[in-house]
Amino acid sequence: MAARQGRQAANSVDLVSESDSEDSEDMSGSDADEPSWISWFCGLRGNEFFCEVDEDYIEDDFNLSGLASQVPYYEYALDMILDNEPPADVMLTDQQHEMLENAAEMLYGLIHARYLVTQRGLNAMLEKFKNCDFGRCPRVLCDGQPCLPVGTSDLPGTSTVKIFCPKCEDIYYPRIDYQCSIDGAYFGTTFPHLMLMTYPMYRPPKATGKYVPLTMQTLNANRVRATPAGLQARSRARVCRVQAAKDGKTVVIGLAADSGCGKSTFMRRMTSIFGGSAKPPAGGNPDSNTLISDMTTVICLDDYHCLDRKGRAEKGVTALAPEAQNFDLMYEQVKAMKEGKAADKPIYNHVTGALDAPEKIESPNILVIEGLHPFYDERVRDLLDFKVYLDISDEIKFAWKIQRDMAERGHSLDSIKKSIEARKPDFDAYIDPQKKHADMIIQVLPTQLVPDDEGKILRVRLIQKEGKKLFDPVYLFDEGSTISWIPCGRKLTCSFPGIKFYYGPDTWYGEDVSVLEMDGQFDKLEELIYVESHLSNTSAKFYGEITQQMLKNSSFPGSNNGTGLLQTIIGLKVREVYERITEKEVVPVS
Ligand SMILES: Nc1ncnc2c1ncn2[C@@H]1O[C@H](COP(=O)(O)OP(=O)(O)OP(=O)(O)O)[C@@H](O)[C@H]1O
Ligand SMILES: O=C(CO)[C@H](O)[C@H](O)COP(=O)(O)O
Repeated sequence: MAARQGRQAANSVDLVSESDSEDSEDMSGSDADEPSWISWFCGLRGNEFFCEVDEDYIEDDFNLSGLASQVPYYEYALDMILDNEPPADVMLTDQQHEMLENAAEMLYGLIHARYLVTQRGLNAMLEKFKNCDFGRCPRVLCDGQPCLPVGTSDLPGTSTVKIFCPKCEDIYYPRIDYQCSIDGAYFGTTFPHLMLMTYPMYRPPKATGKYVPLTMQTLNANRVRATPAGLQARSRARVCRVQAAKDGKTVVIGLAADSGCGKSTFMRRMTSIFGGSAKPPAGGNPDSNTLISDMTTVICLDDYHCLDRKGRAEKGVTALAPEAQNFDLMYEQVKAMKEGKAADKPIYNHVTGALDAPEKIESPNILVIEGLHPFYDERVRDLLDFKVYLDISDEIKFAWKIQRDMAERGHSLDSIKKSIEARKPDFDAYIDPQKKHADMIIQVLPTQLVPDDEGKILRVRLIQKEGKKLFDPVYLFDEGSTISWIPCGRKLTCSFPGIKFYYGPDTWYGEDVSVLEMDGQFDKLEELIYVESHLSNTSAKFYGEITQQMLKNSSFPGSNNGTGLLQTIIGLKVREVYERITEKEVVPVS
């Protein structure tokens, strides 16, 4: 306000002294250093929501049609906004000047509302949005989503400006008092919606989380009775939300896939969502297959081979055959860890092909069992809270195996082919059928965009079971619809043969599923934010979390195609499953 009075005083002096040529000259000297009226006005405290309207827009009469009848002293107000000298014979009192100033503010506001919905106006407001100049959503579950100003009426003098949150799609009073008295008509009722339609990449996924009062939550779940003991338990539950250490339920995740199908890569993406690095048990067997991080312990089910390499050769069975696994021990130990107990788990040594002395595994917050048979034995399957299957087509499996086993393990092409062929009957009999039990399946197929014998371009599908309590399936644009989407090449750069998304309902072994598919690959990882902005129910905790995770793990295989994207989404689903079961909140890591 001080600045405004300062300028008002300067203008008054200017007008009153217009007959005094000396003073006039002095003032014109100081005018040169003064900001324009528009800059001055937009720089006032409380006027942070306004952008600077281009003078040439205001100078075009067409843009101002109809405003003359709405604003008093219209011509003078317009001159004031454009810093035009008033006619020489005009003398205004302070009171008149004040009225003129108010008229100029009103006129500017009404022009501003029109300017905002032009391309230049939208660009100017986008910059302010990116700067969070309009404040953030006060709703906790919106995670500080930047807001946009909106009016609830286009008629001046009806209501003050509000802020619109694109995530929860609700409106709020601005946080700063000065901003609460600005007329909402100066921003209009359609501006934020037009802006988000024009720049869809800034449209965050809709808020899906709903705050549930803890008492109702526990009563509804019928877990805690309304007794003094129950109340104590509830207050303990509240404390749990901020504790990281293991003190409650262990959530068990199963990941099934054939060897060389990207389990390790998937694990690294998933554990990175929970933070910390995953390492083998400290001071233990250097050939351990276990990986432990702050929140997760990943055990490899190869450790439950009851026949070692020699034993399998003697019996003439592959490592995929059920008789080569100790399912009783697998069940007992997974059950024990789920119940919070430690287990002395055997180690299958891939270097020697023999079973080594067991290692002690403490019960973690999240236990992941990965390998060939996590859903094969019904008892083990029933212990799993979330089941993921990596379904890699033969062509792609072959391409990946050749790449790894030839380059990293020194195998010949012929031996790789023989090994794949030898495993195929048992894979088809025992491993592949498990995929019907999975909650989410990542299918990796050759592209349909162009012929590609080398399996370089992937068509990756995320098949998600519908109607599960512990997670909500991710969707593109509109849940339940069938959508084929080729993203705008300016917003998602990709070389030939481009990129195509699909989303729609389907069935999987008789159960309802929805499928999200990405065929092709993109060139610039950071542009994935554009795709992210079109996905909903991703379980991300803030807008951009998927892109951030992908950038963080950009060196992992599949970072430029659907495998990386969809694996990252499953990682977020694992976090959601964990939070829903334990009622603890996992703080996102960057
Ligand atoms: N998304 C991907 N895109 C391209 N190549 C991949 C992808 N995922 C994995 N690969 C290739 O497959 C190889 C095996 O991946 P990874 O080690 O993650 O599989 P795995 O299932 O853990 O294997 P194993 O069980 O044999 O240890 C990698 O070295 C890489 O060459
Ligand atoms: O399928 C496998 C792992 O998923 C392995 O082939 C199995 O564990 C046997 O290991 P190795 O070949 O080192 O004896």
